[in-house]
Amino acid sequence: MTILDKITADKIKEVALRKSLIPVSQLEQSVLFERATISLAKAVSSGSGIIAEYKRRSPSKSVINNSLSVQDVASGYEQAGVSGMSVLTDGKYFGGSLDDLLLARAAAQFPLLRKEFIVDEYQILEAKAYGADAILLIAATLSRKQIEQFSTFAKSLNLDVLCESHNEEELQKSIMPSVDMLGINNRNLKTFEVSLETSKELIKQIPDEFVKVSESGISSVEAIKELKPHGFQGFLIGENFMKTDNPGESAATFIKQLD
Ligand SMILES: O=P(O)(O)OC[C@@H](O)[C@@H](O)c1c[nH]c2ccccc12
Repeated sequence: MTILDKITADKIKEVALRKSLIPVSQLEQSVLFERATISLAKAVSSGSGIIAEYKRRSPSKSVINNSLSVQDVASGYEQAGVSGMSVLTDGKYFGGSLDDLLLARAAAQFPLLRKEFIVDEYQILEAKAYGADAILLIAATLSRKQIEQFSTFAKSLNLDVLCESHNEEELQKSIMPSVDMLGINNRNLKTFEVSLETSKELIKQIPDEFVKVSESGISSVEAIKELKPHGFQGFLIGENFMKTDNPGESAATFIKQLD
């Protein structure tokens, strides 16, 4: 059993309990449910392209940063000029929560991505109710049919969809009109190995109309300069900012060096 299988199995149990605790009708009554969302895909293609992540820990690195409030990080990232922020909401493996999403929403206006292992439409309703503008779908854990169902449902709630793949097969099953952004994860979620070559190879198979995002293991401005000519508009960066004492300031310095 890979770590991804384990996370998914845990997630299915977790979502069943969540559903029993908070009914859909209650999620739909959140004031945030009526909020006009902001397109992450548009922000990425018209701005710096940096999607900065709030990540306390991960299965590959254990603790990254446990001492920073999500509100401070969100406003720091916003001031730095990132295009959006990714908020990990998984508790068991990443130390996040839906409250982190809500607190980021309270602190900033820019687009927020709910970074989660989505296995059920219910989590997409949660994303909307807690202030997200976009959701992540991970092709490694979903069938083409599920990607279609979840992305169509997200679009009906005016949420953008980033669909992530790590190999050719995953990418091929993610290409459909209800997906806005195709992400290439440089980290193999099965082995944790990271290589930017994954992005450079797989982007060749992405049709023009999609916003293309390179994810994980981006630790320098040079990496962005290397990836851009291949056609990437978006860059998802977590650890490189989160391992510092001031992720907002780190993002600001990073973005200044881009042009
Ligand atoms: O911290 P990094 O190497 O910059 O990576 C960020 C992000 O890409 C990574 O956290 C991520 C990409 N896809 C995911 C899916 C689930 C959890 C986490 C992820």
